[in-house]
Amino acid sequence: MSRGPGLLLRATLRTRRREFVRLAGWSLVEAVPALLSGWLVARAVDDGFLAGRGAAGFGWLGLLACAVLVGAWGTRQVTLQLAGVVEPFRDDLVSLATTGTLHHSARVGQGVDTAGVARLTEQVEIARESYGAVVMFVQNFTVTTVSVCLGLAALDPALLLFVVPPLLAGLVLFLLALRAMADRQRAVVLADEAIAEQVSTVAGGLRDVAACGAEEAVRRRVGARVDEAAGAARALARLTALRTAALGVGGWLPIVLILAGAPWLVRSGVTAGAILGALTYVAQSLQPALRGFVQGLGGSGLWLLVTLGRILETAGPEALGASGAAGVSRTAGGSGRAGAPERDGAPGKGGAPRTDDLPQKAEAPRTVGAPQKAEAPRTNEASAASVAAPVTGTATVASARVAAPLRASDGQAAGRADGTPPADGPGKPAAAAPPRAPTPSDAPRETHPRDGRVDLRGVTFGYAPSAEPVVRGLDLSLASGTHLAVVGPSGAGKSTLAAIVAGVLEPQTGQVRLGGVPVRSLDTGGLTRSRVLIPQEAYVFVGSLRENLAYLHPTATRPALDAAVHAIGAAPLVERLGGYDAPVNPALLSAGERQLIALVRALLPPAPLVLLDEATCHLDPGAEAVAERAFASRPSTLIVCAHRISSALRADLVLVMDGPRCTLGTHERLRAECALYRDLIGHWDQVGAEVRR
Ligand SMILES: Nc1ncnc2c1ncn2[C@@H]1O[C@H](COP(=O)(O)OP(=O)(O)OP(=O)(O)O)[C@@H](O)[C@H]1O
Repeated sequence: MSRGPGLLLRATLRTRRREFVRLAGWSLVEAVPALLSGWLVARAVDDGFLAGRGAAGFGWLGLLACAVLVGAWGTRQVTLQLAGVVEPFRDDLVSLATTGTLHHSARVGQGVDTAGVARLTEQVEIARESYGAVVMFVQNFTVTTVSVCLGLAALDPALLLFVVPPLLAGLVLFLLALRAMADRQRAVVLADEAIAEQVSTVAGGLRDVAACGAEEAVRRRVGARVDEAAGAARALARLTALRTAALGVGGWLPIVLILAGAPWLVRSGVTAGAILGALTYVAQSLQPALRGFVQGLGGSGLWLLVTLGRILETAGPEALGASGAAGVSRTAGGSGRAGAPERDGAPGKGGAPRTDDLPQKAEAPRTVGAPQKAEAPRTNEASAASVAAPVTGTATVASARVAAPLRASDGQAAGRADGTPPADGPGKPAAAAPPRAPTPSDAPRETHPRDGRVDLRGVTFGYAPSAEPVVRGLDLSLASGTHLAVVGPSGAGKSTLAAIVAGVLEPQTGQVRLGGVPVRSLDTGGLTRSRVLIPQEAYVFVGSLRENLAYLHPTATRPALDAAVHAIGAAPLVERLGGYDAPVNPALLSAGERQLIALVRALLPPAPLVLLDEATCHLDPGAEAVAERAFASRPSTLIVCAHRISSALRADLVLVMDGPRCTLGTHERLRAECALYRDLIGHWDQVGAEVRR
């Protein structure tokens, strides 16, 4: 637990001293029954009922009733005074949260994260309620304990021996457990936040989940978060046993001790009324106050600490340093959140990825701020290497290694070959944005594939355990920069394979590596920076054309946009729509136009792997060739689920899928040796001829 919440609370106590003194004053009134109850009961017993003077006994009890009425009035006043303490605290927190967010937005030069502010203000409300409860419980326990001790001393100081030691022991036990409980509570809060993030991401992308058949993968991912939350809650629950033990020692043990020690007390001259009074003090005042203290501090107190910690973390150091409105924040600024992780553009939740970092669509890699690694230099030897695997018409496993085709004439590739960044354009690494600090949930994950190399080892995938696998035992190695066409009859598994390689679907057995990194080990940010998957269905949203085109690369410059638009062949469309600032209505666009927009969008970020899953099917062959060449001219690995022979002809390698059987080779080799491939070519030729007619 950071020091921030403690400092903030201490600063609050200092700045609101007058309100606290007033509250303490009314607490004394509220504590009148606690102070007098045992003593009045002792008088009623000793001087009244046991002395044979029933009326006097009732008289003492009447006084006790009056004391209770006075206490009730005190409680009313305490509640009113509490608002004077809690509401300014809430205002300070709101100022702190909004100021921090505004300063952060101003510093990173992005719009204000209103969702982040809303999340913070929700946490402020939790902190406010918890704070009020903690103040109530603590002041009530303090005043009650002092009152009970005074009352016991008034009855007989010996009685203190039976009450104070177990009370202190219970308190020590509880305070020792409190720190561990705070850590567990924090884990519960973080786990809840992670579930909320995941669920909101999934809810926003349900269409894509269904389209990609990723239900099982999503179920597993969300299920893992739920399991984490359940584990954290169980760990917290185990510790609450200590809380109960503390209550038993501090609240019940004194009663047992007084009863057990009654003979000794009587021998020492303590009256029966005093013993009964002591029991009244403990049972009626001390025990409820201790229960409130233990349960309040162990519940609301933990929420307060954890929520304050989260507010301070997410509001950022700017909030502590700059919130002029927050009187407390200036004092608490010394806590310095300098080491707290900063998140891109908005205050997020520590340890959990921001929802808006996650891909909203299957094709959507967010590349903001993604530091891209320069590709390894390519050599002529590499380019001279050829397909190593023999074509095996019946083999269920295809395995081949191809070298990266050399694109020496390509300015971008040449730029990368010597390690320098290429010129501005589609292949340019993302403009340097502040790197995201590692978060706990990121820690064990690798986020930087070295390049666009793709390795599949023994990959088997079926949509259900009992279903026939769509892909079975597939081995495939593609050197970075390879252009692969995947062909096969409808339903052969091309889209499924693309989703597996993209890390959307998890194979039942085997592993997929991208740039040397298991694709499933990549966190969402790493995954979206590493590959672009464009499905057949192109998403275009209502907004400006620029917003649509730069959706995956919002910092793209105008020259980069122009270059991508020209490379894809979308310039006439941009002109027809009225330029980058023109509004776009998806309903008024043809399927081909929507695909052009999606293709430009995918070309802008410099992902090392691009998967086009029939993403050009609505373009005519000429436009498709232009678009595919735009991707092929980048150093990225390109995998195209082809639906035309021309696509396969342009590729370095072709993978023929025939159910779970796959065959890999060059176009020439497959035409010579693979009957299915020849059938496909024949089918494509026939379709092409019909279209031409
Ligand atoms: N979400 C899903 N749930 C269950 N089965 C699915 C799902 N998606 C695809 N399949 C099945 O998996 C097999 C492979 O489908 P896939 O879409 O990968 O083939 P494809 O080669 O891309 O087909 P097409 O060329 O028609 O797009 C098919 O039998 C299909 O019915």
